[in-house]
Amino acid sequence: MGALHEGHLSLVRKSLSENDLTVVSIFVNPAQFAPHEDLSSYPRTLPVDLKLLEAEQVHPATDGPASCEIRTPAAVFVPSVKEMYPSGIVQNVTDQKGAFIEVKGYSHQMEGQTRPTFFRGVATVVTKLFNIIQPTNAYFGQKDVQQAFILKRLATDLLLSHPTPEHLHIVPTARDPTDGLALSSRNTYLTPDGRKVAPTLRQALLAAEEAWKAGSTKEECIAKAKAIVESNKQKATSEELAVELKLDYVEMNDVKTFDVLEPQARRQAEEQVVILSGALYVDKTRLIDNILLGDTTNILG
Ligand SMILES: Nc1ncnc2c1ncn2[C@@H]1O[C@H](COP(=O)(O)OP(=O)(O)OP(=O)(O)O)[C@@H](O)[C@H]1O
Ligand SMILES: CC(C)(CO)[C@@H](O)C(=O)[O-]
Ligand code: BAL
Repeated sequence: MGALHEGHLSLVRKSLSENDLTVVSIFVNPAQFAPHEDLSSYPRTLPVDLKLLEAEQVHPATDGPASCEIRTPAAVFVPSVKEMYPSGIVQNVTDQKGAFIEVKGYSHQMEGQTRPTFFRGVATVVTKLFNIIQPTNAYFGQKDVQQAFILKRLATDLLLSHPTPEHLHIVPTARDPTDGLALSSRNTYLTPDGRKVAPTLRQALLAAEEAWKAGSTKEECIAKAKAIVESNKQKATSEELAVELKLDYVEMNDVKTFDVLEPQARRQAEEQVVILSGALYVDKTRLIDNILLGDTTNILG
């Protein structure tokens, strides 16, 4: 959606290193924003984005003469709303007419609780992007982990060939090296005080991960995470930071079904993969993050 940062650029670099031609799409998709969400204020920085993409150069690791080749993005696809929605688009789902894509059973948990129509908008626009570009490979960030798994399921169920589900790749979350905050275009909404406490969600998830690895129940892991949020809230008050922290959710879900783990569930084996994820409001900015617990070797693709 643009307002590019190192997270986006890590996807671009991975694509450049693995493909002859890389197309980057930049489109702020109205259909995935609820009427009360931040469509109008979402950062749009196209001239800077284009400069950042122009500067991306990857030398693919090959043995032959092609090793001299330098790859840069071949094209940036910046469609208008009219091009992507030729029959028009209204944000209120009940007023929409026409073709939309839903990935049923996977769009109401985690992010879907607070954003019930979000994944319908994402699945619809990504299907259109896949139809237009017909990519062999596609790259999405783990920061939006539910989205990435839903898109894999979409590719499976709609028998997509470009990309096939195996060619839809999930790239690790790029973070601020100083405090681990997941990079996000929405970080630009944060005030200086808000930025100081924004890593709260990361810290909370790390505490839950540690407890899970130590054999705690899900209930205990979630309690650990919530305690970090509470303590940071109090710290913010005592340090007189003018910032309000509000946890939207923190949850642990099965990676295959997205079912919420039972309160007494415990780590069974390294092969058991669990999505530990959450969302935190820092003032009005809603930040998300996640950790995949267990062995993800066969999961990310
Ligand atoms: N920190 C990150 N690390 C890796 N990939 C990322 C990161 N942030 C975003 N992406 C990925 O980049 C792609 C484009 O995402 P998008 O334009 O919505 O950016 P964003 O920074 O996540 O924005 P927002 O703050 O609105 O969620 C998605 O596949 C997303 O998962
Ligand atoms: C997948 C996506 C491009 C659909 O607009 C968006 O949700 C994003 O950038 O994560
Ligand atoms: N990367 C997710 C896009 C959104 O929050 O709308």
